[in-house]
Amino acid sequence: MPTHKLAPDIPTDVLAAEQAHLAESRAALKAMRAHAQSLSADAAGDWVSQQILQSLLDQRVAALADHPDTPLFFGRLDRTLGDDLPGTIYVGRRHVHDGGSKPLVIDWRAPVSRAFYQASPADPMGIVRRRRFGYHGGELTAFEDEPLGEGGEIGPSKILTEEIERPRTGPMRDIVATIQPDQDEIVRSTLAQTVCVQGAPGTGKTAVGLHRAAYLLFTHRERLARSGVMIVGPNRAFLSYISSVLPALGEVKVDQTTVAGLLGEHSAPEDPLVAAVKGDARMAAVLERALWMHIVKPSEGVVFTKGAYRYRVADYEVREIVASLRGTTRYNPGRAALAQRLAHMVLVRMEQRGESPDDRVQDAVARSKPVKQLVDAVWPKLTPEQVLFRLLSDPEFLARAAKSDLSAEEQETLIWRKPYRSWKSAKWTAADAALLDELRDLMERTPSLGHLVVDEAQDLSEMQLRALGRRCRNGSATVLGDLAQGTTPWSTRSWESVLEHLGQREGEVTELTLGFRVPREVLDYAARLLPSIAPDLAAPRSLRPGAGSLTVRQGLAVAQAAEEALAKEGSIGVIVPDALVGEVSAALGSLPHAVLDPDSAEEHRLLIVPATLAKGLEYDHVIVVEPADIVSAEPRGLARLYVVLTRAVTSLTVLYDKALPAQLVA
Ligand SMILES: Nc1ncnc2c1ncn2[C@@H]1O[C@H](COP(=O)(O)OP(=O)(O)OP(=O)(O)O)[C@@H](O)[C@H]1O
Repeated sequence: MPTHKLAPDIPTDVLAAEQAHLAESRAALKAMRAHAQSLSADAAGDWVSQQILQSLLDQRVAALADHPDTPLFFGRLDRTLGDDLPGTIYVGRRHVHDGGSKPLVIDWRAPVSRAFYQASPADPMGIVRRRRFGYHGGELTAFEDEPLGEGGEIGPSKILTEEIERPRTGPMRDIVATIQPDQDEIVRSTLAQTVCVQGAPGTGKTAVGLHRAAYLLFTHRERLARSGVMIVGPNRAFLSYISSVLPALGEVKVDQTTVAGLLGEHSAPEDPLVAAVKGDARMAAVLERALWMHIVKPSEGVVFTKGAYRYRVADYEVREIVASLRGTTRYNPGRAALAQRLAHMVLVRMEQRGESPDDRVQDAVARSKPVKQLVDAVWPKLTPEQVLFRLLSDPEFLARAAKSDLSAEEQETLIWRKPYRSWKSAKWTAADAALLDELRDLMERTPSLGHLVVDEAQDLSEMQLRALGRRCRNGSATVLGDLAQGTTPWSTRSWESVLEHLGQREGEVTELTLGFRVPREVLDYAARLLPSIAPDLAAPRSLRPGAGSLTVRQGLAVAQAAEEALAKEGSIGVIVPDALVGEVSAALGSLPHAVLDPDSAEEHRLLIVPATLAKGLEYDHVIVVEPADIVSAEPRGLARLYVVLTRAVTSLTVLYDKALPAQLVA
């Protein structure tokens, strides 16, 4: 571990005063925690309330934990505003106050902390001086001042640059100390606002999405505790990589999942051409028709017998009820309503005969055999799987449901080549999962969350977007992605279209343009692919100069490249065509390594990463093996290569045997 030196120009008495404030804040946090621990849930009346209160208290205690390796505050603002707050405030990961409620540290998400991220000499926001702190472990070791009240320019921050340049190890970490002004704008946009962020690799989209979730939870705690916030990422490896960011920010109650986790883990293989038709939003109308086509025109009435009396609802009356319900309700509530309406008619007949039946009688009639039989015949009980099974196995049914929405050729594409025996034995694909979800929603309303963060959204099909849109239809979304990194058969070419299918047309599209991950030389190299994969996007810019960060070598000397990387600091990802994982693992021989496994907690400095799992991840040193095979493995192989080439924080080594793609040989 390199020793951390104090910059020579730091006045030690000022530093000592700041260290004392840190010590005082730590002691105050400890006291807050001890107080929370001393509270008892016994006061709550009943057992259930006690359990709820205890769980809240436990959460509070956990949130007040001091992490000795993370600074309690990372910034200080000297203010001229004459409000209730002290003239000097410290900005950190959570509020800390002394016994008398004087704030010692203010949460980075509080409105007053905004100036830490946004104030500039041009707009000082009432701040005369911004101080950034440097840390080593949990110890405060340096600071840097930016005078804001004097106009003029302020130079680049050394502490900020060092933080950004720090080698990566382990999972993703939070960026609260160094959020940039354009990122902060996105993080702090209002809950009602759906935001869609286009950004080149490493511009901080994922980081911004996670911080926005934390910000919204802080600002709308009660509301979002009820409705919920969810993060949707591309795969489990990615989720495991980002999993500690929100807990580090004190937010432990956010679900983090994949589209498959949300819609169903169906993964039968499928021809991309079929998947592309299934992913098209036109399928929504086809599914809707397919479902409602199951309703049969009533040809008989119903007779309910009670004692010596028979009560009759005529066939034309049943037809009227069905017609009035169709189109005004979802399928399952419609079924229930039909039974109730029939029962109500029977009730009216009973009353006409001088009886006085109550609601319980209506319920009993609705559940009676003749009514149930009629409902089952006219408005049959269905599962989404039954409907989709019929649609994909019966060409005539599909043609009627598709009308002119799908061409004859598209319909032929959809029909299973080898039909399954029944809906129970059918093997569903990832594309089917979105269709089943659409049907489920046509049957029963999907509950909406308060906010949804969707990462790598460029990869989602229109039908998947509709499925996610349902889950934030009464809320809002943060949509993150890069049009150049689209690798699925249905990857989008426009964010407006994504927002439309998500049902968030009012969403605002914005762009992040400055890269924090990939060194300039590497980014320029990868950007040679851009004219072929996303010609409308401007070439990305990088904050990191990284001269000498790129090596392109003929021959697949993976072990040698890995040994070179092991001699340096930081994590190493050997990104390989999926088919070469075994071969490369053998080539690494006795070098300790592992193949990326999202379910394993084991940490390895040297990881083999299948190319299709690399999305969203990053490593200090990346070794890419045989780009030609990465490209030829899939229809959007060039975009996959772009993703793979942009995972490096410090160095990229490209090893090839087969000719490199022409675009790279500039
Ligand atoms: N303001 C910042 N300060 C420090 N580090 C940052 C900042 N913004 C982003 N980073 C770091 O840059 C790296 C890339 O960020 P992130 O993964 O969020 O980018 P991305 O745009 O989602 O990339 P990709 O498109 O490749 O998935 C991460 O290590 C992140 O912590």
